[in-house]
Amino acid sequence: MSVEILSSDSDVQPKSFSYARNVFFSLLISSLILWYVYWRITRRHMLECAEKIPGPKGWPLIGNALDCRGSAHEIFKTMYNYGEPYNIMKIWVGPTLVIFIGDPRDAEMILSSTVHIDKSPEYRLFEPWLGNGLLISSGQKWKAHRKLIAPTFHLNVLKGFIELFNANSRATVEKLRKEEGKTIDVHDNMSEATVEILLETAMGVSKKTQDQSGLDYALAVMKMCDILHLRHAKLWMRPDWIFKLTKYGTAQGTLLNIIHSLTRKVIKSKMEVWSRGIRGSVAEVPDEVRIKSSPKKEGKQVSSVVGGVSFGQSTGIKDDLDVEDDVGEKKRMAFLDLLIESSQNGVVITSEEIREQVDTIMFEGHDTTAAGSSFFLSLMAAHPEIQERVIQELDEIFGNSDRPATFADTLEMKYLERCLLETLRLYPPVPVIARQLKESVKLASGDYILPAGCTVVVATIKIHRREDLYPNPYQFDPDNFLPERTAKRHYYGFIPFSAGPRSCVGRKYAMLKLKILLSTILRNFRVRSHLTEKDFKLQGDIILKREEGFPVHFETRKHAVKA
Ligand code: HEM
Repeated sequence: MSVEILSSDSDVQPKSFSYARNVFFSLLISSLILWYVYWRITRRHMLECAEKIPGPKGWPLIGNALDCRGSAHEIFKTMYNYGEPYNIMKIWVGPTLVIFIGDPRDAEMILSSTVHIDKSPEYRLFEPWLGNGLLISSGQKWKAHRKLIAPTFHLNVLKGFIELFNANSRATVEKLRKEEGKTIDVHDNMSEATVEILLETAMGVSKKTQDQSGLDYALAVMKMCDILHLRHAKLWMRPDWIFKLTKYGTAQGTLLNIIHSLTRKVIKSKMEVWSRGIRGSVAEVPDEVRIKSSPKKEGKQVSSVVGGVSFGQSTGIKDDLDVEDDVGEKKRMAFLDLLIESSQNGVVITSEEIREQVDTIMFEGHDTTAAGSSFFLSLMAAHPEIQERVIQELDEIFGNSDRPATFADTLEMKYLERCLLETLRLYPPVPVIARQLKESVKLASGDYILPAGCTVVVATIKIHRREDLYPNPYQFDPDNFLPERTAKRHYYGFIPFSAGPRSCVGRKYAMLKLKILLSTILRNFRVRSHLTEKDFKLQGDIILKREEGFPVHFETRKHAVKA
């Protein structure tokens, strides 16, 4: 009996279930069609503008979302190859129109504007990590914090960091010496060094007060970038509620704990010394790196506004870092000192905002320079004849002396500087910059309109490889940065640090630190690798990297400088 009842129930249930399912799917499909029709009608202008712009064919609703398949290197290669024949290219990522521009005249229109200043919605994914820090904030908040933070990276503040740049560069040399002869991924060493330098300079705390190494933090950041890149590439991972259900959502929670615990410790430690009346960095400066001439005297020899290209800016462009010192050396404070002082003076910045800015500077300040220095060293290894010229220049500046590098020395490193700029041209650590357009823009390069509401991507890596700007654009040629060549180029033909009101605030810091770090390494070693540039497999997981890492080995040139 019971069997009969059960069997008659199971006959009825599937029928009603399949009816309900059919109704559900019919409703879903009709709603999607209605939504699609509504979307096309309300986006008519956007669709008309997009129609004129070349780009790979996509599917209805999902657009080109399926093209972002495979490894980070494969995704980078697909996008790079799509864009190769065009100066402008569009793709659809679901309902979002993304337009890549690769002409310096168009880049100027976007980057120099004070209107097209808002970051694209893709930056939203950084929020759990960086909050509303300088990199992603907009409007009044961004303006006020930019005004506060930019002067803390003025050259007169940076000159005060030179001894610590030297001390940390020597510590890196000592670590590399232990690895001599072995093939290592030098990106790990550069990440550790750049994190520790940031802690001791901009943050003003000793790296020794941290119970985790700079490398643990840097590795957590690298994994975080992988997750963010995955969410950018895979459309279905964008909604937070889906993402949180995946293993990546759980991993992000663990990584954020590691990352935020370092920043919280940094702020706590800085507040403690601040309350004891101590200002400036508490990091130890060993006697060997003390610079005899006073920074004041050096400041007098060289203007505080040192010509654009030496500090990563195209000749002819200026930003809020290129100001003469209007407040006097004494009053300029390093980054975290100034934020704490401002918070204690009242309303300018809250504790949460300090945390967001510290997270932003810790990320932007280390990962970019770790990539830049790793590419530089790999390129030196791939071009031994160029490396010899850099070494010759360093020998002319320093002779046999183990003395630390001074600010004036960094201005003498003309050839090393050209190699560094050429590295940032061919392998810009931030390969693209994205903005959301609130108003439509008619481009300078051709009869194209970027419609309001689209995401515009300034493809720095594409601009840097244009034949009309750089003859033999794929060849590593430091002479691309000879003064006579840079003077002839479009201002926006070299923008590794972006340009305009939202340019990189760490541009001068990065150039000065990299010159001291890289010159210290090449005063001690020759760098070698079995790989050539053709073997580089690029991937753009937020910051440009190589899929295979940065394998090199070091050969000692002379005995160690005392660390
Ligand atoms: C080789 C090294 C570096 C490169 C290539 C680089 C590149 C860039 C680029 C292209 C931007 C604009 C990003 C965008 O609009 O999406 C940017 C912004 C920024 N960078 Fe850098 N950067 C470097 C080093 C640094 C350093 C050392 C710091 C801090 C110590 C720093 C702090 C920042 C900040 C805070 C922003 C946001 C500025 C704003 O929106 O107002 N960067 N950087």
